[in-house]
Amino acid sequence: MLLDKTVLERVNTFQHIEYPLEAIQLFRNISDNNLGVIRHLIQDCDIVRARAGQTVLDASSAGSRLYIVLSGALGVTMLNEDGNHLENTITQYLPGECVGEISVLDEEIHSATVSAIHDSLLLVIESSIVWQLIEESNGVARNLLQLLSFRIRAANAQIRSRKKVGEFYRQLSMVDGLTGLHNRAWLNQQLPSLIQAAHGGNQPLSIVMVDLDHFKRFNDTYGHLRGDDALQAAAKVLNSGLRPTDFAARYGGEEMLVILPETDLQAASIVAERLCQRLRSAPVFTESDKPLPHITGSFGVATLQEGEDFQKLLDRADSALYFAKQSGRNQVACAPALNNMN
Ligand SMILES: Nc1nc2c(ncn2[C@@H]2O[C@H](COP(=O)(O)OP(=O)(O)OP(=O)(O)O)[C@@H](O)[C@H]2O)c(=O)[nH]1
Repeated sequence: MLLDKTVLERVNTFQHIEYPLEAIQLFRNISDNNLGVIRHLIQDCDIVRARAGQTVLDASSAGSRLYIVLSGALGVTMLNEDGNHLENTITQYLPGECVGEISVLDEEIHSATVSAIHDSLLLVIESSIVWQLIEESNGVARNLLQLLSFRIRAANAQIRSRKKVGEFYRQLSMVDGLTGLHNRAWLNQQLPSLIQAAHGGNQPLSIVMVDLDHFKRFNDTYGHLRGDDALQAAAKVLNSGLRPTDFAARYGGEEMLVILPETDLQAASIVAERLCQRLRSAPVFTESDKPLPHITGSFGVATLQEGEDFQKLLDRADSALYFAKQSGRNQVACAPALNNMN
């Protein structure tokens, strides 16, 4: 016979089973007198059996019962922020613990799906009885408050860790997988802000556009994988030759961009010359550590002009790079300041 995932089998009422009330979290540290009142209130409450995999509480359904695990274990599946998809969490409810209390108290829908991890016996307390328990026993009210505080802390911790994971993935999406440099998405987001900050603070800012020379030939001769090695070697040269306040990003296929805040044209051209020299002498290692021929790059430097935007600055660096290529590659060219241009 197929198991009905929603209907839990009723096996008894609480008065017919031997279960110590003190083993139930909600009824801990309560005087004997009061325990008698509690036992009386819940004596007719159902005991149901949830088979492994069976749903006990359905996310998005209204809740009017509290479930106390007497044996077995329940597991919770939280709703994602979009309210549609489910993701597994590791939260488990073990004997003595209860689920469903928040929806009983606020009469809102459940925010999670709870299912049986193993075959479980559960005590079902209808919401009207829960309220009577609260009225009759300060101890139950206190235990419930403690439980809610615990739930709030656990939920906050989960939100914090999700935020951290979210930030991790956000950062990851801003990094180029091959070179480890910032990627184009990062550049599109950050360069305009850096430019705005430079204009606002009346500070110089320079960029250096770098393009590897005859890279197609390198790929064609040694293969695309060796080309990737060469790109990684070039990225390492850029990264290791900069100040902590500078940035290097992969702009396109074999094109990279260096951003030098608080750096004028003269200082930027010195940085570019240094990078150009280091690149031409950097070894390109393959996995077998057999060195490949050195690669070279052409460098175009441009310094931010008054009122200039992100695109115009990039265009001028690109023109300087083109000039470096036309002049024989493996060298640096600087874009003249705008008032020096025709
Ligand atoms: N191995 C590898 N090659 C890439 C990657 N991205 C782009 N390339 C290659 O880079 C080469 C760029 O070639 P071109 O634009 O013709 O320029 P070039 O051969 O470097 O010549 P110049 O720039 O004029 O010196 C192409 O062959 C691309 O396939 C990459 O991620 N890995």
